[in-house]
Amino acid sequence: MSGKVLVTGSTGQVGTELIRQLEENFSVLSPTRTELDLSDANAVQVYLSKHQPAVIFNAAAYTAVDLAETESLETMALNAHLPALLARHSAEHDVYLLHYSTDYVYPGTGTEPWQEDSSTAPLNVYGHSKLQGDKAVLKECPEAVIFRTSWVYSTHGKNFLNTIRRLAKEKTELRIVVDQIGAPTPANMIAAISLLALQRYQQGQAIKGGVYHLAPRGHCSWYDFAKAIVSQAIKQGDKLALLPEAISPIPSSDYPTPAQRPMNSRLCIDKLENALGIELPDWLEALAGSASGN
Ligand SMILES: NC(=O)C1=CN([C@@H]2O[C@H](COP(=O)(O)OP(=O)(O)OC[C@H]3O[C@@H](n4cnc5c(N)ncnc54)[C@H](OP(=O)(O)O)[C@@H]3O)[C@@H](O)[C@H]2O)C=CC1
Ligand SMILES: Cc1cn([C@H]2C[C@H](O)[C@@H](COP(=O)(O)OP(=O)(O)O[C@H]3O[C@@H](C)C(=O)[C@@H](O)[C@H]3O)O2)c(=O)[nH]c1=O
Ligand SMILES: [Mg+2]
Repeated sequence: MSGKVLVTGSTGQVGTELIRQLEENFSVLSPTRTELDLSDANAVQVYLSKHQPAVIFNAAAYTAVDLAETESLETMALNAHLPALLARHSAEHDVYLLHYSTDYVYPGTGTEPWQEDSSTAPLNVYGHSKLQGDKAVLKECPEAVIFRTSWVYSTHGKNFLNTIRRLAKEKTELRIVVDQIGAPTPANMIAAISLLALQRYQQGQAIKGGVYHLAPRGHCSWYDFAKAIVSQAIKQGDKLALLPEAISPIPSSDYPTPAQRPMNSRLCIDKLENALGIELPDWLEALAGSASGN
């Protein structure tokens, strides 16, 4: 492809993996925060006019869920206004736009997996801002693809996997919520699926614009995920202060946080698997694979 690919959020979990996987075959634009403040709409417009990307992967976001409760202006700028601006530009300039969203747009009721057309009802500011972003993207640019994912982790960056690995070296006991369920998704899997979608687009076989859930098969609680992370660290020979048996399951009510989290974050992934003709791995298989550096 002759055109350039813009990756926003280039230092983030998904951005880092996108760049790693794109670099070999594409000319990638990956501005950092000091090069381009994405909360500055004017600066973003100028950047787009100057560099004219043919593809945009919008992996930038305000992802500090608890801080978002009090930093709503910055949260809205990144999660709602930026996607709207990128989508408007993409529609006007025939740019292929891939955007990322979250399980936190759903209300978390029940235990059944959410469908892409299930009713949304975010419980916190982060979720509200992301939903507003999704709606703006689809309104401004119906051909855009939104991957709605959950519980993203990577060996790089701030995430639950790295937090638990660190705590397991420092603490002899951990208390982890057991009543919030979902599927932990490796950032490298999100990047690989994004590249596949781009490839299909280039082949004239683009998947239809709209929302697609993107997560591994199956589900677990944060407590199950923490146990799996610790077991894996032990297998890899890490020296830990914590034994897997010293992780206790607790209800969310025993772990108060500024932002409320949804209890049920299960995402049905059939739409994406059918559209791309793929089968995604189970969450535990994905964890094993991502640790070996795939
Ligand atoms: N993390 C998760 O668990 C989940 C994430 N998602 C979604 O997936 C996408 C990717 O998330 P993830 O990779 O985890 O995000 P990260 O928090 O790892 O990365 C966010 C990126 O956005 C950049 N950024 C934030 N504000 C600005 C700004 N004002 N100017 C320039 N850059 C800025 C950050 O830069 P800097 O490094 O300088 O701060 C960083 O590169 C997002 O849309 C997110 O909502 C969906 C479900 C779960
Ligand atoms: C560190 C820790 C966390 N927890 C709980 C808090 C929370 O309910 C859960 C996960 O903690 P986190 O801080 O990683 O949660 P959080 O930052 O809310 O994770 C979310 O981030 C955003 C960006 C998303 O889009 C979501 O998909 C989701 O990944 O574990 C414990 O119960 N005990 C602990 O010791
Ligand atoms: Mg977090």
